[in-house]
Amino acid sequence: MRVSVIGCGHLGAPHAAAMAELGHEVIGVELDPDKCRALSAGTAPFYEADFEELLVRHTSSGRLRFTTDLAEAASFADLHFIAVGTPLREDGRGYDVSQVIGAVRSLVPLLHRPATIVGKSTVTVGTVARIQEVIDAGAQVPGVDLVWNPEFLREGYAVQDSLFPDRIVAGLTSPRARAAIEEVYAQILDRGVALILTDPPTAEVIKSAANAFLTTKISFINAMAEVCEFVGADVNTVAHAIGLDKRIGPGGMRPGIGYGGGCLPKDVAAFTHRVGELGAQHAHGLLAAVESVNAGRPLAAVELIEKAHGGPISGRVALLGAAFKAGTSDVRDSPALRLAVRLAERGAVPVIYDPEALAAARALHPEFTYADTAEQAVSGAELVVLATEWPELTADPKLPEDAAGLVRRRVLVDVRNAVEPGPWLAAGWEVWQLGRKPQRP
Ligand SMILES: NC(=O)c1ccc[n+]([C@@H]2O[C@H](COP(=O)([O-])OP(=O)(O)OC[C@H]3O[C@@H](n4cnc5c(N)ncnc54)[C@H](O)[C@@H]3O)[C@@H](O)[C@H]2O)c1
Ligand SMILES: O=c1ccn([C@@H]2O[C@H](COP(=O)(O)OP(=O)(O)O[C@H]3O[C@H](CO)[C@@H](O)[C@H](O)[C@H]3O)[C@@H](O)[C@H]2O)c(=O)[nH]1
Repeated sequence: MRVSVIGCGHLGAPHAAAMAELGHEVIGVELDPDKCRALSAGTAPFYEADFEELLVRHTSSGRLRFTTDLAEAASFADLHFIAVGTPLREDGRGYDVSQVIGAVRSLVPLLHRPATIVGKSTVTVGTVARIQEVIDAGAQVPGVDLVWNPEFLREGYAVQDSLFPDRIVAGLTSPRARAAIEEVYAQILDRGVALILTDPPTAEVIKSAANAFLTTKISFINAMAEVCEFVGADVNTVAHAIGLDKRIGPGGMRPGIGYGGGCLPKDVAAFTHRVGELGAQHAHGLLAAVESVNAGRPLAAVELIEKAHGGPISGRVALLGAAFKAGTSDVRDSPALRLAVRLAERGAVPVIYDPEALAAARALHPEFTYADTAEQAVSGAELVVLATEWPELTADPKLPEDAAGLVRRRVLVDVRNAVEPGPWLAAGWEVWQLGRKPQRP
């Protein structure tokens, strides 16, 4: 099939490469000329496992190309994925959907034959009806269909999740749109992956509900971490034990500093606002509690750090990690950087290292000090904070020994509960984690 992907960011670019991998001829449309140039040259504008390999393969084969020109995509493709951003509005009252509405409004008059518009951006319930109105008002030809096909990929696994999704959801209203979705995802569906065909409002709610549930699980275990601190219990053991119950499951329940990133915080905030608008009081109360627990996590982390130090810190604090989670260079709404801001407000001097996200962190927070290696970051530090759970930091067998001789005091505060304390204790470190008793060598 000939497909376009409009908006080639963290979702759209890997999706475009995955569509090429599935055998389609793909054109990516990206407004940002620098990003478009990089993608055309086979260079990933951000770190994402397996993505650059796919990008190089398919830009070289000619099956994947990028343009800033929407008209070129409109005349080339029969199916158009919309993958532009839906940031939170400045006032926090729901999404700013202007990129989505704008992209569809520009695309529709350029279509001169029947086509399918497939929305992948995350929106709250009611938005697809607005987009349908834009199509109805602007279409020059009959047969321009709309499908809402929310995306569930995780950053760090974008390629894997695009090629091997758990399910595909399509909110649509016509047999022709259904045929287009079945054709574009044929290779995936042939493997038996579930296709949930439904109406557009249900597709919208499925996406919001999925992210709401993921955050509920995270906030739930973080609330249990708080309980564990009061009674001297161990939250990692609690998470492991309850996760063995098949009804609960172990996934997505790592305690720590809370959820961040370009999706979960804004998606839950927008959904909370929307359910409030709709008057769904119980849903509103539930989601507000999830957000409230998350908002409290950076302070819980600061309190743990100050407890471990014996009071506020005025010197250097090594912050290992800046990305919002391991496996990505994305620092949007990063809990690690939120923590850096809090520590700096209280007089500490954060010195930040991250294996992939240094450039993005520097661009967002030029006021902080950055280090090129973990060893450089810990040199002369009063205390070391593990702020992002990169395996190269949590499981580097040499780091505890190497860092031991460089710090002022051997105190590690792991706000992701990701470190196995053994090697650190053996190298003479105290290890502090949220919802766990401190461990001393
Ligand atoms: N990042 C994820 O893992 C993920 C996963 C699932 C869903 N989503 C959703 O997907 C959407 C995109 O998220 P993202 O993280 O990729 O955002 P992003 O900001 O990384 O990418 C959006 C891109 O769209 C481009 N753009 C905006 N308007 C355009 C237009 N009219 N034509 C062409 N390009 C245009 C921007 O320049 C930008 O590069 C959001 O709604 C998000 O909630 C993201
Ligand atoms: O047990 C966990 C799991 C995650 N997190 C944190 O939660 C945030 C989000 O993590 P994750 O869900 O892995 O990352 P995203 O790439 O943001 O993906 C989420 O957001 C996407 C955009 O909507 C969805 O498509 C995905 O299904 C959904 O997992 C990060 O800060 C993680 O550190 C935890 O604290 N504990």
